[in-house]
Amino acid sequence: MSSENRYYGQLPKIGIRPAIDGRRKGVRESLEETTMNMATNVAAFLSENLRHYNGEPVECVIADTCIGGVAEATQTAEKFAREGVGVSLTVTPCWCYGSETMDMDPAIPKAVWGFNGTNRPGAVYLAAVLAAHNQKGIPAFGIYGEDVQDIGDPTIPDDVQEKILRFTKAGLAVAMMKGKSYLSMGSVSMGIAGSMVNEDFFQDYLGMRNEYIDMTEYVRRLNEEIYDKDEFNKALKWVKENCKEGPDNNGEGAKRTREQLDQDWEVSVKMTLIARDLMVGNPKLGELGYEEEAFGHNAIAAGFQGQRQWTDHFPNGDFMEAILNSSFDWNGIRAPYMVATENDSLNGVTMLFGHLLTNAAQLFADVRTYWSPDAVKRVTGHTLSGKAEQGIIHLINSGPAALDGAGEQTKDGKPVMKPFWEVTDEEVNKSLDATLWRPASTEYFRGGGWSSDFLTKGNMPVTIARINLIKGLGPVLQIAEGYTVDVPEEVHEKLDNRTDPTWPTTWFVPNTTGEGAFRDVYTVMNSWGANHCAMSYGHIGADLITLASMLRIPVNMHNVSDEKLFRPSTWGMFGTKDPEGADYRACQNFGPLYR
Ligand SMILES: C[C@H](O)[C@@H](O)[C@@H](O)C(=O)CO
Ligand SMILES: [Mn+2]
Repeated sequence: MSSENRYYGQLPKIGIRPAIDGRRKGVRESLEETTMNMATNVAAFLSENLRHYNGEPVECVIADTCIGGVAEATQTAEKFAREGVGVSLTVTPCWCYGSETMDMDPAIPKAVWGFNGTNRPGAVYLAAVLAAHNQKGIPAFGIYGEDVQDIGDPTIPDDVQEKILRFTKAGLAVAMMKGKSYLSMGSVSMGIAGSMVNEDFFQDYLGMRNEYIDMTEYVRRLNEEIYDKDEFNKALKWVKENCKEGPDNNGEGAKRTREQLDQDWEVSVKMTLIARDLMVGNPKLGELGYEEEAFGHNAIAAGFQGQRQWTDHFPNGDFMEAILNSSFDWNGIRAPYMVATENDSLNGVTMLFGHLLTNAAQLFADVRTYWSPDAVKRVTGHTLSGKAEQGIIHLINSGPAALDGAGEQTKDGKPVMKPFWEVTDEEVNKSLDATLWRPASTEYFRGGGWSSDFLTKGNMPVTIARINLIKGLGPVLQIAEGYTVDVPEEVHEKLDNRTDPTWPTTWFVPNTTGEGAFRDVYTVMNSWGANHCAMSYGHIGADLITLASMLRIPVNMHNVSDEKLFRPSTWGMFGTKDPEGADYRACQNFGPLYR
């Protein structure tokens, strides 16, 4: 792991609440050990299976005693507050007193695992406490294993494990965002609505702050050399040795001179240091006499406007965005930073969701073109087949696609995008080898720059997602699980050359269902709510849905099967036949988490 200076404050912990039947002289005593064991088992399971974005194992805090009534509930709440608990999980094998033992903090995501046993029945408590949560308007997730277990059985059944992990991962994402910043570097890019940063959304739905800098801050830091010069020299050397230049696609007369190109490299590298320092600070700046700058903006995500006021004059942000979003740089392998291009804050937040749920790098892309089988045939003579047979979607954008997106990391021989601590040096080298850095198209980017160009390997299970803001309704989330696909090289070349071939391409095919927005590939494209999407490795639609429900963001389209939907129990009270409609009603009823 590399040395880095990122510190967002204390990492949120998971609080485990063993609830118990408070009756002494027999009942409570007979259950104490079993109940506390349930808590310690769950804590061990979570710490073994969950890690934070920086690779640290997730810490659990267990209540000092079992919770038999309101006094112990309060002591536990106090302990959790002291310890920085951000997610609450109540576990119990027995009947307990619903409203007397429940966790009442409305801002902390919460779940109850009611052991499916018969002796001292857990499920009646689960039902009773969920009824109290529903009646009091403090949504909680209910976890009830499908198969009866014997009292004292320490195993956590698979179905329970899946739900506990889905809940805690999403809950930790909620807790991790809270109090952090989105740093807007510049303002609105080319009229893109996502870069009109909406403070109410960040504050009310995510519990986040908005920080802003004008892009002139980059000019100041460039001109006054407000960055770590040793690191700059190291970075530039690394770039010279590892970043392969690709062909210049600009016409004669539009090409930048070699001198300009070299200068563009230097500015691009400095911009990368500057953006990172702006986001998370850098103690080195303090040593240079810039104590204020050394702090940074506590930004867990950021966006760079770039186009056009910056890029019409200075090198574009492609290198900066691509490297920050990747799981490595000249300092080694490290957690990616979430940086949205065009300051599309809504895509930045979607990337943040994906990152906090998977700990892996994310791809930011334009959802640029739907290529129907007929159109591909007409243009290339090729008949699309296999997963691509219904057509393909061209995800492509300048810069911000993480180099992890080349698909050069593997697991069991298959391309994947992994959390940084699983990434190897060899995989870093392969990703760098698979990426060409191409002189930016000067038609678009008058100030030059270097664009990353790679082609994502096929057959990766991926999920694309996007938050959109709807006036009168608020945010909505759209999700499409699918696969990256390979197309024959000459077909890719032909299609890529019709747009900007200096940018990274991912050919994406959503899983279609024949219904609604997922009728076919074309309809998915046609239903996309904006020009961008964020792509995560893996089929994480169910995790995103759970997270969205915690934040009260309704999901307007997804292709996750019904049995994987996991939302607070009260969602079912808004209707069970049509979970999508119920989601809208529940989100509207409860309103944003922090308002
Ligand atoms: C160069 C162009 O302006 C692109 O940056 C543009 O097509 C977009 O990416 C729009 O999101
Ligand atoms: Mn774009």
